[in-house]
Amino acid sequence: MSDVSTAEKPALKNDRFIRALLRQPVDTTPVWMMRQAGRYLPEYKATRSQAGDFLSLCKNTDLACEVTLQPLRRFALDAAILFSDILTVPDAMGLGLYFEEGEGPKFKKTVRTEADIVALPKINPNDSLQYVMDAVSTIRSALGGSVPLIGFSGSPWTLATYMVEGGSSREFRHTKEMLYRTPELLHALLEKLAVAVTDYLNAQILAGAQVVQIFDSWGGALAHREYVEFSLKYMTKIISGLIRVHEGRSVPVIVFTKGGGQWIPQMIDSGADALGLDWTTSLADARKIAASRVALQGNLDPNTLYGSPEQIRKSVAAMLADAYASNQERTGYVANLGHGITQWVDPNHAGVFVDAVHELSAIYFK
Ligand SMILES: Cc1c2[nH]c(c1CCC(=O)O)Cc1[nH]c(c(CCC(=O)O)c1C)Cc1[nH]c(c(CCC(=O)O)c1C)Cc1[nH]c(c(C)c1CCC(=O)O)C2
Repeated sequence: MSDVSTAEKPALKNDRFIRALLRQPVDTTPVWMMRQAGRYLPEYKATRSQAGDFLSLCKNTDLACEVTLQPLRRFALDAAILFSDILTVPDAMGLGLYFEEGEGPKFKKTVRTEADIVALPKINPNDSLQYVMDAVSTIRSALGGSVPLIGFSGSPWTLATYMVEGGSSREFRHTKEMLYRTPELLHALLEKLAVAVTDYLNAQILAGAQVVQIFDSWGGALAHREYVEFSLKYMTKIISGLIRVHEGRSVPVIVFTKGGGQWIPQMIDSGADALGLDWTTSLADARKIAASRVALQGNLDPNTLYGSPEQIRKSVAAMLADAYASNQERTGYVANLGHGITQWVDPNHAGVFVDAVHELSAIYFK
């Protein structure tokens, strides 16, 4: 295990992100961006070509650490996120992940039959995914306590869609076929994934991740009953098995179901500390529903960053007004985009977004 004793780890200098997730008092609104390390940064593209390709970059400890830190050098972000991918887990299960230029992720093998599911090995994260743990501990040391490090995983449902389809999908034809024709098979797959994700996230926490986020990127593709049965249930199970205190500090858990804004009451029952929301949900309405039971994270449309700096600032001001409209406690909120930043965003506009959050939220912290 790559657990390093607390004594070797410097105290956190900026903990407002963790404090907001735990609904403790903060001095200003914390902010980070999903996919903050990525192709919109020229320095990312340079490091990726040095590594060869995206997967080699994920597997190269020093270069994965380098790209994690790149956005933090440019912007006043309140958190770092491990540079990796959600599909490392099915890759470790032997499905053979590869990326075809411009086509997104693909697997050499798909998982569609009972035999396919039975054949999936139980993973040991400190074996086949040790490169991720090495990245976590290296990044954690490199951060030197400047900001917290977020670890992450895909949700069982989201991972299952990639494994069953063999890559990205719009229709989820094969996964939904399995769901409606042979639900017991899909449950068997989700069950295996829930165990793998629990072990994977716990290994990241032991290696130094201070917050974890579960990306349920395709939860919103499910019908409302099926969302609870095939996605939320397994995330709830994972959360109940996570290490919640490490190095003497709470390790908050964020659940991000893209397209899940209508399920806030159900998501609260998952035991997550915070819910990530996409831009289709009003933060003001979400706060009324969530009251003070859970923190919220989000939710600017990432495409807002195509607008002018003035337009970005206006959108941030409106988002903050929504976030704090019925929130007199002035905590329990983390600013973010509603999904990952795209490769076509001008990096300066990402900077405008980050600065606008800190600057324009000042009126709420007088
Ligand atoms: C669905 C999903 C994946 N990966 C991820 C999700 C869930 C989040 C979401 O909903 O967007 C999660 C992810 N992927 C990546 C991160 C890094 C951390 C961060 O900065 O947020 C995180 C948190 C890096 C990446 N993951 C990927 C890239 C781009 C690859 C490159 O550099 O060419 C990055 C920076 C590749 C990837 N990996 C995946 C896709 C669909 C793609 C995109 C393919 C494309 O756009 O061409 C699977």
